[in-house]
Order: sequence, then structure tokens, then C-alpha cells
Amino acid sequence: MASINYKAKGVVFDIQRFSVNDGPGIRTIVFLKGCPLRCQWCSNPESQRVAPDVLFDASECIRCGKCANVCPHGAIKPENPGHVHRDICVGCGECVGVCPTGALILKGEVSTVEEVIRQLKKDTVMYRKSGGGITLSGGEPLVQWEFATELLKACKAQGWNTAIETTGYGSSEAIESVIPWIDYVLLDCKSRDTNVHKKYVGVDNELIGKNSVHIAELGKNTIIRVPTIPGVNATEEDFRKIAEFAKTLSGVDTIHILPYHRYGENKYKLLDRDYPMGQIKELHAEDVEIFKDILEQYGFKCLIGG
Ligand SMILES: C[S@@+](CC[C@H](N)C(=O)[O-])C[C@H]1O[C@@H](n2cnc3c(N)ncnc32)[C@H](O)[C@@H]1O
Ligand code: SF4
Ligand code: SF4
Ligand code: SF4
Repeated sequence: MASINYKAKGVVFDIQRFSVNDGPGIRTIVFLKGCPLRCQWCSNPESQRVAPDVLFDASECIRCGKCANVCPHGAIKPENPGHVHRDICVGCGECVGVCPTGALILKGEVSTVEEVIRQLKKDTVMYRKSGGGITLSGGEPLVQWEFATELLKACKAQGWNTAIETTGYGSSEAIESVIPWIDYVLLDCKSRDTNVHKKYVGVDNELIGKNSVHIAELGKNTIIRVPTIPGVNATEEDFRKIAEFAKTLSGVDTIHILPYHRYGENKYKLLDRDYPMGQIKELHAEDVEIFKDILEQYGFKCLIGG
């Protein structure tokens, strides 16, 4: 049995129970902070920074000024209570602790492997009965790869099934440390056009392409997921290119289409950011079916959602 560092610490921003979309069976999702990518459609903008983030809901604020008084870093000014200067804020959470109305919410907490495992144990019976387990998500779980590795080893010691949602953007050291502890890899493929990738995701797709090959070789079950975004990759040509790429990945026989949704929109407001996607509308179901047909023509099993 591998040695496990139960005291290893990571920044976790959510633990979501009873998920049915992120791997087989009923699962608990552990969301890790930090992502080097900046997908314009990202539904978890609060995940992107590694440090904890404070969400501010102005509609709940009574302008009592307690947050500004307590902030040890001057990140909230008395004349503008509740509004966080994000480049100064270190995510210590002092302001959240004194806010009387819940207008400030802390996203991200330093936790040990031991503490996370304690939470996950609540659903052990359900993992077994449903064929589920735990899924690491984020953010990009390869950012905090040392913590992720210890957490996964601890999950395996419990006999749980493990999955990861990843972009594949990370060092080989991170990939080789994390992937061997994973049963299901849900690997995103956002665009095969490197210029489009750079424009809408913030980095080109060269490293991701190389790492995807590596991950598929190491992974036991790798499923490709395509967030399908109007104006970015929602064309038949894009889907053919994605299918051709997926054909080169060892053992991949399934692709999930994730149609664009706007669930994250309000969180941008709470982070004082503009929603990067503007008014772009969700896809028509018929268009999504066309993309599914294309993937099936290439011989892939295809699921919408997932
Ligand atoms: C929040 S991400 C976390 C994992 C990792 N950061 C990634 O992007 O693969 C989980 C999944 O949600 C997808 N996703 C994020 N925002 C989306 C949106 N607005 N519409 C559809 N899928 C989205 C991602 O592409 C990814 O497959
Ligand atoms: S989290 Fe800490 S640093 Fe950030 S605004 Fe609140 S008190 Fe200030
Ligand atoms: S402590 Fe809460 S209610 Fe008071 S000013 Fe700050 S955000 Fe508003
Ligand atoms: S890679 Fe995932 S977490 Fe990172 S910005 Fe894109 S959707 Fe968000």
C-alpha cells in the first residue's frame, strides 16, 4: 500500500454530493482551485485563482462597513463597502466572518486530505450501491497536483472509484503523478484550431494535444468531452477535426458533447467581472444532434451532456 500524506493541504472551493453527470454512478465532486486557462464561457470563474475568492452580492449588502473595518489588507475601502479590490485581496476571509447579511461568500478553503476524506465518507454506501465514486474537478485539478495525488491515493485506500475532469494542461510530472490513481479520465477537447484555442481559452492547444496523447496512454478509461460553444467550435468542421484527433488517442471510444450553458453568468457579477460571452445564445437541440451524428459516423459512442 502506498504511503499517504493525510496532512497534505490544498485549496478546495466546493464539495458537491449526488452528482450523476461527472463519471459513472452517483458521485461526489471535489472542486479544486486554480486554473491557468481562461475559457470565455467558463461556468466556474471563482475557480480560476488558486487563492480563495470572495463573492459579493450587492443586493444583500446593508452598507454597515464592517468588512472594510476588518480587512487587514485594505482590500475593501470604507467609502465602497463590500467591493473587493481583487488584486489586493488575499482571500483570508476576515470580511466574510463579520458580514451580518451573508452578502460576502468565501469560495475556497485550505483543507487537508484527512478533512476532505471525512466529508467524502458520508456517501460511501452510495458509491458502492450506484457504482459511483469521487470526481476531482475545478478549476484544473492538475494545478494542485501534489494535493490531488495524496487525495486520490487516500480515496483508493477506501476502495472508491475515482474520476477527474481535466483540460490536460499541466506538467508531465503532474500527469504522471495523478493519472495512475484515476479510473475514469474526462478529458476536455475545446478546439483543434490553435488560434481559436488561444483566442477563447487563453492558451494555444499544443501542450494540451501532446498531453492528451500521454493521458490516454496512462488512463484506464478516457472519455473526451467537448464543451460546444457557439462562435467557437460549434460547427460540423470543428467536430470532424475533434473526431479525427480523438481517433489518434489510445483506447478512446466515447465522446460527450456538453452544450453551452450560461449557468455561471451570475458568478461573474459577484466577482465584479463582465460575463465574457455577452448575449450569445444556447445551441438548438437539432444542431447538437448533427454533431452527435458526425461523431457516430467516426465510430464513437456519443452522449449529449455527461
Ligand atoms: C468547470 S470544468 C472543470 C474541469 C476543467 N477545468 C475543464 O475545463 O475541463 C467542467 C466541465 O464543464 C465544462 N464547461 C465549463 N463551462 C461550460 C459552459 N458554459 N457550457 C458548457 N460546458 C462548460 C468544461 O468544458 C468541462 O468539461
Ligand atoms: S478576504 Fe481578507 S483580504 Fe480579501 S477582502 Fe476579505 S478581509 Fe480583505
Ligand atoms: S459587512 Fe456585509 S453588509 Fe456590511 S458593508 Fe460589508 S458586505 Fe455589506
Ligand atoms: S479550463 Fe475549465 S476551469 Fe479553466 S477556465 Fe476553462 S472551463 Fe474554467
